Amino acid sequence: MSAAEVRRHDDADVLVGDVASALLERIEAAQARGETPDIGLTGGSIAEELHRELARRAPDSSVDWSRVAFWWGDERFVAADSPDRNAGQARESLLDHVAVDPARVHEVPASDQVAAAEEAAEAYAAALREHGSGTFEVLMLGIGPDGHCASMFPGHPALDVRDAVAVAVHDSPKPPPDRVSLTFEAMNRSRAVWFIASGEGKAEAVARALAPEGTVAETPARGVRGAETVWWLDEAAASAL
Ligand SMILES: O=C1O[C@H](COP(=O)(O)O)[C@@H](O)[C@H](O)[C@H]1O
Repeated sequence: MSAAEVRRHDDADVLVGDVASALLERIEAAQARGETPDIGLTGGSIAEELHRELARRAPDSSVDWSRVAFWWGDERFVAADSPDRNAGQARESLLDHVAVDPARVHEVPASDQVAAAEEAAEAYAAALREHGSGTFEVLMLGIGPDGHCASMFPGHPALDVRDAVAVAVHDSPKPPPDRVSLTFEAMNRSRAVWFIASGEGKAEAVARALAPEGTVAETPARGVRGAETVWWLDEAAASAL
């Protein structure tokens, strides 16, 4: 595992463009090796911009979208048609615009499909065990102003869950309160973890995540490391480094 790398960009547009290029290249390279890469998507504001950029560039790329497996680092436990679903956002902005194989789009079950977030977490973990390659080629994550990533919130019991792939999260400080998150163990099984952050509101959390001292309990993003870890930042998000 190497030290985290920081890539700074002038603004959000340049940031999104660079992440989109890098992701497309990474998927193309994996497919050229004969793999069907597991890609972990994130929710949040900058992710939506990224998804739109990927959809815009898709026709000019040589990615075979039917040979990409899509997963999520976390999901809000709400109804399938809720605008709060990370999967719904990704479908609208990307997945509905490229020729994915529906069998390779692995959504976390919604609150009108299973009885409880625990059941959704178990089903999602089972799907990852059965259909995943064991390693995310790229797992993309946002970071909240409080330092949360996926649905791992500061001081929350989910941070301590071991020997599990996914965990139910209740009483999330950010609405909606019920969620499902990959555990640190599952997230850390990644060739590349890419944190993507834009805006001054993220600056302090980014600085805490990258500081030499600090705890995962205070800043959960500190707990995620891939074989390669990259922080993709715009200048505003990098301003407290
Ligand atoms: O609730 C969530 O928040 C984080 C960060 O979102 P942002 O809008 O502050 O960038 C996101 O990464 C996560 O997937 C989502 O469920």
